[in-house]
Amino acid sequence: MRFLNPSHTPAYDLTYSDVFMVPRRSAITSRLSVDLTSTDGIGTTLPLVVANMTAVSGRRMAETVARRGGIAIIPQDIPTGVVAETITKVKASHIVFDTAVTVTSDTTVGGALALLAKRAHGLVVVVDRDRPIGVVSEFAAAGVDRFAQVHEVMTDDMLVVGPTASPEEIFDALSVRHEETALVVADGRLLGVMTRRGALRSTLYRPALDRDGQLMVGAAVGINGDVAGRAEALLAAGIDTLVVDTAHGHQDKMMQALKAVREVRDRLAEAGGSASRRVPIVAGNVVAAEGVDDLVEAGADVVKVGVGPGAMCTTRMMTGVGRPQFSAVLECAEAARAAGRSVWADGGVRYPRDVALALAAGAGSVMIGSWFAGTYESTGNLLHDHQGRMYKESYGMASARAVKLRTRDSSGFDRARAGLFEEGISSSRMYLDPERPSVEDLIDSIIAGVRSSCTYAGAADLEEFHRLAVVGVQSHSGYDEGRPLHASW
Ligand SMILES: NC(=O)C1=CN([C@@H]2O[C@H](COP(=O)(O)OP(=O)(O)OC[C@H]3O[C@@H](n4cnc5c(N)ncnc54)[C@H](OP(=O)(O)O)[C@@H]3O)[C@@H](O)[C@H]2O)C=CC1
Ligand SMILES: Nc1nc2c(ncn2[C@@H]2O[C@H](COP(=O)(O)O)[C@@H](O)[C@H]2O)c(=O)[nH]1
Repeated sequence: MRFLNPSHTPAYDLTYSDVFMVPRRSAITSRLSVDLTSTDGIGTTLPLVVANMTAVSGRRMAETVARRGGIAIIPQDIPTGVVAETITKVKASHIVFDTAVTVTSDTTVGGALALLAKRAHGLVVVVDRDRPIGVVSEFAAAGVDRFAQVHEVMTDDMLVVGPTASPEEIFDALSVRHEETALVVADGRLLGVMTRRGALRSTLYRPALDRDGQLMVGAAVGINGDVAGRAEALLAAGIDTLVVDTAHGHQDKMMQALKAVREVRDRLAEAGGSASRRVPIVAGNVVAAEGVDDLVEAGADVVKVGVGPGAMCTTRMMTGVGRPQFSAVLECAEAARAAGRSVWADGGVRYPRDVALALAAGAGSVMIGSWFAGTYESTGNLLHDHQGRMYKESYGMASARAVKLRTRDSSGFDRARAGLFEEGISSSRMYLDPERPSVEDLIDSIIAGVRSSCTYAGAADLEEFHRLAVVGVQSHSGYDEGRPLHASW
């Protein structure tokens, strides 16, 4: 990446909003021909990571995002046994078809409707053991008593396809029926569901797969407690990436934790067996080259970059500490590259352009939390405000609420005292965009933007994108000029 006017580049650090990219002559003829495989060595086919935040990243998020090529990180606050169960379920998920929401025929209509919002495909499948016997949609249940049972409202007139049906066949068959979702059935057993849009997506994305051909998923450890023990359990459970995560990653305790984790990873890899893969270790957060150098020295394969840009973050206001994210990513990516490693740009992403700019600055992948909190697939329950708008509750991992959960085994006094050191928001509403309520809708829009950015830069892949990108610095009004107007002025 180079700056458009190096002699005019300001002495101060830059946020994503401070910069823009200039189009260059390009030989790329289609946005579809751009390869978005991440350059971080993790093995994902898209450069997107779901942040290890409890209100964001769980099983549904993990399998949905991996099916499209990214990876989700299960947070450090989730008990190890629960993480292991989550990993087993993600690995058991179909790599192409979405997991169906299922109920039995005696479930109440209210119970079925409550489950509808868990996934984006708009159907609950009624099963007798594994055999689908009908479907219920919100439309079919409209006006029906919530205490009625689903067999009273379900229909068995649904499109059923076999597992070998092509996405195009499924799309066409659904279009003819004016329906959105097909059931995929093999030997009478429900394998999953595919929507019209899912059929399109399965031709645009490649799933992120481990060496056994199963969906990838990562998990995090903090730097306190039995770090090596948790790392060993997570590796044994089959995670594909291990994230060692703390607010201030450039500290001695992090170096000790990282060394301990690396020893466990290497010991298991050498011992063979199910945990024999040398799983990449990600560590952070830092914002300067010295931090990258020390984390790489202590064993990090990827360094996580970002102090204070996150939407749930109060660190900069509480402490004055942090660094504008574009400059942090640029400097850290250069240092990591010099050491043969990579960085994840963590936090502060609000638009597809921010993802593109992080990749242009040299990030291997971009980590997103709060933006994905407002989707069907995030962990929280779907709520409605007094105007009927859908939202999910989210909170920061350094908020008093998160600290209270994380220190659940400590004394009441210690918990209360730890809660005084909050650096995050304890409760926020992340509204679902009615036009894009699913994480897959958001990924579509991010990836459309990033593909297009690459072609404007003349880049066929992300390595080239970083090499070719030309970045300028803009004023507030420069940024403002680029914002669309949804109503006349
Ligand atoms: N990217 C960002 O800007 C930030 C991210 N976070 C996220 O919040 C989550 C919780 O992080 P964290 O607060 O580290 O977890 P913990 O509350 O578990 O703290 C971990 C340990 O680090 C110590 N600690 C906390 N902050 C600092 C600091 N600034 N300097 C030195 N030691 C410190 C704590 O000790 P003691 O409490 O005794 O000081 C504790 O022993 C993580 O997911 C993290 O990524 C948090 C803040 C900033
Ligand atoms: N200072 C804090 N940072 C936090 C907290 N919770 C999470 N985070 C960081 O934000 C990113 C995600 O950023 P987003 O803009 O996409 O939401 C996450 O990965 C953490 O590094 C917090 O409580 N305080």
